[in-house]
Amino acid sequence: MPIYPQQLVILDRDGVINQDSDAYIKSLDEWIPYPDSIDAIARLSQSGYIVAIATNQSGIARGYYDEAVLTEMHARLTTLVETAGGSIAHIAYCPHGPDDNCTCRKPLPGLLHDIQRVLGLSSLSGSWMVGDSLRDLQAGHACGCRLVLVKTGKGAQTAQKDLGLNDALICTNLKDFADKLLAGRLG
Ligand SMILES: O=P(O)(O)OC[C@@H](O)[C@H]1O[C@@H](OP(=O)(O)O)[C@@H](O)[C@@H](O)[C@@H]1O
Ligand SMILES: [Mg+2]
Ligand SMILES: [Zn+2]
Repeated sequence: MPIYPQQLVILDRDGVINQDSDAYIKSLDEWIPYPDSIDAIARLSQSGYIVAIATNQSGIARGYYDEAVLTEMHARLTTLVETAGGSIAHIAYCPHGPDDNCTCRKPLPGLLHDIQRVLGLSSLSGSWMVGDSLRDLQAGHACGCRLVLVKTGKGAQTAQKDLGLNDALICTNLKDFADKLLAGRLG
């Protein structure tokens, strides 16, 4: 079954799906999903949307945790979503630090291109990118995504800035985004 770009919802992780911390999310115990985020992802999946995740994880390069711990977090996330009746199509992460000159650290679009490749899409134009930081929106903008800033995590601070991306929609949280999208209120 072909996937259309408009069906794809790309989510930032920390500050959108789960609580964020300026001290990084360094262990499975620190990975705490927001109360309604798992259900929001499941409802999007059940309604025919394809959900993927694009997350910077510089804590790995900084030595705060390793890829095994990250895999545990993502196994927990996937299990919770599947138990709620949904699915996550792909989790793309950047393990690099700011000085590693990689091509995948947001605001660069490398993680989104990875998702595009894995899902066999020719374009991400019209896909949704939901984040709490400007760099999430910048990565989405580079791919022609429709941009949504949620006010959880760093989102309230981000909303105070001049985003320079005047087409970004603002939602209270991931639940609010899912509610509005599924109600046909986001166009
Ligand atoms: O929001 P996503 O992309 O899912 O993940 C963000 C995290 O990897 C961490 O990203 C760091 O930014 P630096 O990588 O140090 O610039 C800081 O903002 C941390 O507070 C945050 O937990
Ligand atoms: Mg974030
Ligand atoms: Zn990278």
